[in-house]
Amino acid sequence: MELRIALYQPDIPGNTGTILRLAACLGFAVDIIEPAGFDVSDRSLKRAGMDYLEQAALTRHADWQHFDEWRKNTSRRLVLLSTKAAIPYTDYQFQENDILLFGRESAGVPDTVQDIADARLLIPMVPGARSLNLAVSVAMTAGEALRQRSLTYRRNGVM
Ligand SMILES: C[S@@+](CC[C@H](N)C(=O)[O-])C[C@H]1O[C@@H](n2cnc3c(N)ncnc32)[C@H](O)[C@@H]1O
Repeated sequence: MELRIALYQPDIPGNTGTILRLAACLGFAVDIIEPAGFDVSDRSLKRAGMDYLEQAALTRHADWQHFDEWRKNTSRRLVLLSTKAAIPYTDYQFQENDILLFGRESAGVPDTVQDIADARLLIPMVPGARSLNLAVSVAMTAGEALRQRSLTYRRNGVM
């Protein structure tokens, strides 16, 4: 089981390329929930992802229903990162098989998706700030999940 990063209908190829590169380097699997706002052959996706695109463990899901069905069958928690959430992401205990779900750049996720998430987490910002860049919010959350995992491993004498 590995931690997964899921992108809900991403619309900026450069962000997705950056996230795929990050995921390949840090050992996260990535789920893209279609429809995306670009084609996987997009030049900016390739520029941002470079040769890491080939190494990325990427699964594309035809739509939200297919993704959610697959997720339920694997009994994974759905952890949504949202600017509307109240729980700081650093207060949450990530687990090995969590799916970290991020919304699309233009509109986040619909309320139906907000409602079914097992947890909704916020990266606190200064008053008045609207949101972070998608790839930046993925990097911050992935970093915290990895930090917690290495603490757990150390506590259990694994490393
Ligand atoms: C550019 S933001 C989307 C902005 C959109 N208008 C909204 O309010 O959801 C893209 C995604 O990055 C993540 N994100 C950005 N800033 C965040 C924050 N401060 N806390 C939690 N998630 C954040 C969320 O998953 C969000 O859906």
